[in-house]
Amino acid sequence: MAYQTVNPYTNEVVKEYSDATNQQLEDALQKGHELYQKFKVQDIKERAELLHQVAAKIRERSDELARTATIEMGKLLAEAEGEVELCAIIAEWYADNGAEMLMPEKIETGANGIAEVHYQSTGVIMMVEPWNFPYYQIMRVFAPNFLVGNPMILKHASNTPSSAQLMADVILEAGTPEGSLKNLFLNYDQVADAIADPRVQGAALTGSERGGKSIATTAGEHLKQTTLELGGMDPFIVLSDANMDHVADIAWRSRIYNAGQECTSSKRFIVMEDVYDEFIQRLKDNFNKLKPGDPLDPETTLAPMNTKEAKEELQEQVDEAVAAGAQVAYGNESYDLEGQFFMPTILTDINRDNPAHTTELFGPVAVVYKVTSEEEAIELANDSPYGLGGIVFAGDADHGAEVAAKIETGMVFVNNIRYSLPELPFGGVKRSGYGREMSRTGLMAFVNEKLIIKADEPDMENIAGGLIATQDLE
Ligand SMILES: O=CCCCC(=O)O
Repeated sequence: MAYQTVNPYTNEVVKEYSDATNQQLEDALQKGHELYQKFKVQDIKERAELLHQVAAKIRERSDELARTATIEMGKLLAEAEGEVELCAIIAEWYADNGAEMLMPEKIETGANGIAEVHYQSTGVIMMVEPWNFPYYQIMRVFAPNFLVGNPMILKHASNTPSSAQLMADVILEAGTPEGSLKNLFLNYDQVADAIADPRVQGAALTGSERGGKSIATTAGEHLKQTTLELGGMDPFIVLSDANMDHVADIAWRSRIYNAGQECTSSKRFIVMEDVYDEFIQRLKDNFNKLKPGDPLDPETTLAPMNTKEAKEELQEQVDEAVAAGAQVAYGNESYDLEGQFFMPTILTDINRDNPAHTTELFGPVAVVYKVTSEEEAIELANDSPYGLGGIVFAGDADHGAEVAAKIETGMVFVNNIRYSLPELPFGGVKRSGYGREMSRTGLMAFVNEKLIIKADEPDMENIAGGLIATQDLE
């Protein structure tokens, strides 16, 4: 069975799930398509009200949701609770603001008549989501698309089936019509079949570059729209005049949150030479205070990684980096613990031909660079195949924002930790993918922006130019 819940703290197999059949997929496609026909003519306010109910149901069942995610993929319980609450906030934000954003918009035009853009649903959307934020990743796509009127089929990661099913159940119990979000334990061939199906109009993926390529290739073949949220090697730039207390407080959090398994983790710290030694020392001190343990225990501050395979892969990457000349400033030792813990590690002296310079390290490993000028910091930040997020710490926030403007990523935070809220667009450039989730942009990802121009009668005199037959017939 491909889909399993294995607790990465105890290594116990908690639950196994049967793979979805092709018939189940067909039923979901048909149900979704029929629901789309209903959504098309339904008042959007009804779905906004249902999204409020989804938020309420998530809060009602928040303890169960949080514990399930922690047991299944290892994140600290407090982090799981935060993720669950963010899901409720996202559902509420679209419920409160989305209907207004989807109202028809008038366009000023010289055309004869009144021109409007109407925002309409397009059909079933295939959603492929990862294990690292097993609920929030669903909600980022579900809330806007449900409001728009696009039913969804979910394929979640093979190691977070319990979380996926629980969120789908909660959404259904909140009163949404069956088929609004159908979770299925699909394989990749079935996902490709779904994308190819004429009832499906788009695919949203958060995940690996490999997954992104595969989804985009299939979608391209069938001319379906996609959004891709892929990896990141986010830079964290520390300028000489930065407040080092703030830097020290944010740096460890930006790397260790979710056991470092976040596309927007700060993975490359780019530090001016005059504050470099202090930066390294304070990062070491903070890493040294982290306590590995049961992620359900509130005293634990370092969570296990999500699987044995993930931990082994990260260890291989660190070994390769060291073999290519990286210095270990801290960590890279084993804990005498059964769970999939990886000791927080600091790597320095990374040359540009070191694999760690261009490969995402998806776990608690910080790569730290020393630079001698702001220009070098910006050049290094941009010397990456990825372009997702970033952080700049500067004495002057306006100057920090000028630096931020020069960084080739989709999001940069100045003098702050990076965070996600429904009103803020989320997404990247380069190999981090394309499209945006959340915000108004996320709401519009899979809508038909339909132009309707109404006139009482044709008025050939008032068309100044354009692609029309102007000749008169005898
Ligand atoms: O791993 C990527 C998920 C995005 C988490 C975030 O919003 O920062």
